[in-house]
Amino acid sequence: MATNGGKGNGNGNGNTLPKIQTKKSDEICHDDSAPPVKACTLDELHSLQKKKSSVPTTPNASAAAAFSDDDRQKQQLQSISASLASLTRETGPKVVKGDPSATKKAETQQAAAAHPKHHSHHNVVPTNLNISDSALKSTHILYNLSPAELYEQAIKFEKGSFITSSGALATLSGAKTGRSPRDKRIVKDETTVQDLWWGKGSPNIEMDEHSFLVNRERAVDYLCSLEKVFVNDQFLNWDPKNRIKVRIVSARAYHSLFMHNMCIRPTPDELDAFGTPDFTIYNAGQFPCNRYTHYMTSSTSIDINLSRTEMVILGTQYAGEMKKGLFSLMHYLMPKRGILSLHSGCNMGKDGDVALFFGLSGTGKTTLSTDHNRFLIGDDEHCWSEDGVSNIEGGCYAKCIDLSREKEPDIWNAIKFGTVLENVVFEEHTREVDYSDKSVTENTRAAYPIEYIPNAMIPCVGPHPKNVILLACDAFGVLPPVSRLSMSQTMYHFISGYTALVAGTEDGIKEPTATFSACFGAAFIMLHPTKYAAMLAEKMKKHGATGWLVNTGWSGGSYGSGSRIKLAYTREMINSIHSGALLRANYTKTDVFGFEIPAQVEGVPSEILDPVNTWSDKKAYKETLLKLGGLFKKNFEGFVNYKIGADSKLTEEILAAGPNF
Ligand SMILES: Nc1ncnc2c1ncn2[C@@H]1O[C@H](COP(=O)(O)OP(=O)(O)OP(=O)(O)O)[C@@H](O)[C@H]1O
Ligand SMILES: O=C([O-])CC(=O)C(=O)O
Ligand SMILES: [Ca+2]
Ligand SMILES: [Mn+2]
Repeated sequence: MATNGGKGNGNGNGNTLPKIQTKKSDEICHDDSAPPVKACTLDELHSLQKKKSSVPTTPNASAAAAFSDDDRQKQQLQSISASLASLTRETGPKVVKGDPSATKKAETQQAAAAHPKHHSHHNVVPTNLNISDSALKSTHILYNLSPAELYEQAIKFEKGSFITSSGALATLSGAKTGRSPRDKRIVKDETTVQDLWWGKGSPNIEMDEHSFLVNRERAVDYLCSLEKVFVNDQFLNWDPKNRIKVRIVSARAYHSLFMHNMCIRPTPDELDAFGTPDFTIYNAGQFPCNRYTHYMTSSTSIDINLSRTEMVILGTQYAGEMKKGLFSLMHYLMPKRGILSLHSGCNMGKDGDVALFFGLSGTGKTTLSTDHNRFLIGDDEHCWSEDGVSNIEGGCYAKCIDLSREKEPDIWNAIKFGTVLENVVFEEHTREVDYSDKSVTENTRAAYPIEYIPNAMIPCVGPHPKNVILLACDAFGVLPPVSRLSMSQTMYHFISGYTALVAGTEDGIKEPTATFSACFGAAFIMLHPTKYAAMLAEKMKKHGATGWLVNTGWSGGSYGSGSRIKLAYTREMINSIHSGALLRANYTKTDVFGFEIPAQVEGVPSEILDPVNTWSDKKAYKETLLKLGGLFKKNFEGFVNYKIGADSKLTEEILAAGPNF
């Protein structure tokens, strides 16, 4: 037992702690296995931790380039300052690169060491005209940050940001958890009054140039009033000939990471050569619009000005507005070049057979284009040009409600570090996400880069489609699970753009509502639907594509009595389309809609192929079928006076391809 020295805690009862024995000074044990750190202070130690990056926050000039790093930086900051310029004060804000907390220290160090000549900010674009207080203030620019940097920004500064157990960034989109189509405005000017589809049925609600500028100024002033803003310079469209350069200015790390994932990410060299963007988004979503401004009917406004190539977002933080705003832009720009823009998923088999998946929200574009046996070209937005198909985006935006690892393994596994998880609920401690929880919204979403899907096709392009699959989630339960369509039927159903939704209220309304959305994306189209339909018909004919209608909705009765068709069965039907097996099946024609339905599909019980077999109440089936047929007819009345394509023959054929009774 150790003895106590002069001082100690000994109480003499034998329970004292043993005295610590130290070795004699010459025997002191050093842990010499590693050399000492090359730093004398903590600051120095921390500065060693981060290696100077060549991308993307401090873009590097390539060796051959004529500009020095400094010139290039300055040019880039000038371009960003110009983007953020007030149109009335005609001067951009002072912009400083980097995080406000980090730059102060960095600048002092730089001034003291690397650039002793520079007594002011090294990377500030100054404005000479300090005529207003706002011109005295500088705005920090967080330029093309990496996912890791954006995670840190989100977690430090944005309430509701958390890392989930799989490494995704969980965020809240605020009061809006979906798009606000009634708050979308398009500037009507000399060009767009001619070019665009206006009036009844059109998604394009007009606003004048002046009101746009009022909102733009509001957004820009809001953004410049912040200590820092995020700027993303990225691309749309994997077709190199038709690539569009976009700049997204936003106030939240969530928005920057979302767009990092959803747009095409430039390489360091591409970023160096970026220059001036073709289109700019000002996302001031936390800040409302001013309801005294003409055309404003709520505190939310999403405004597109095609002539100025700008979009302004006020009063909604739902990130999908940016994604779909850019899609609207493509629906304008691409058809002008003879390229068809499509609200569709797209994948390709090992033999190069490409399939398009059209469908309204929730019908299965993302789910069914993400197929372990095929290459994913994209899940939502594509172009069909003379060269084939190309994805517009660099990422996917999957619905997460009731997501299961077993049924959708690829999407499940894509929800990892870098992925933005919107509005999901997770267990407080373990951060395990409960995908069945609708407490925040039913529209929970994951946004991830397309390469998170193992068999993504990079670059995301492919040859001309062989199959065009129209998806409908028919909650009435009367459309066959799969039917082969004639060309005119394909056009009829493309223009109709049908799905049925079930309004989910707390009391549980059982009645499905038919939704018709022209071209399976009326909210995003800019021209009259018949323009896109004519292009689709022309391309399908030219390249010999076959049209199909797949009902991913109800079977055995309407919503409430029947049940949703098993995803596994839908996948089998889609497999038979891809393989060509379904082309060789025996078909019978249905009443009312005149669909051709196969007698057999491998892996699917034959009795479900004709919906009448699955309904016990045959009378109810027939009534529901006629009811839906009537809704189709009524919807199509809006299109009967339009000519589709050059010859009226196609128009007549399409009209005749609808339900007949
Ligand atoms: N038979 C089925 N076929 C397809 N999807 C099904 C089926 N049964 C259930 N589902 C579910 O329906 C949902 C389809 O949503 P998905 O994300 O694929 O829609 P989307 O067409 O991509 O819509 P959006 O354009 O809004 O992204 C998924 O949650 C999927 O799990
Ligand atoms: O844009 C969104 O919010 C989701 C989507 O893909 C769609 O609605 O088609
Ligand atoms: Ca989708
Ligand atoms: Mn979509």
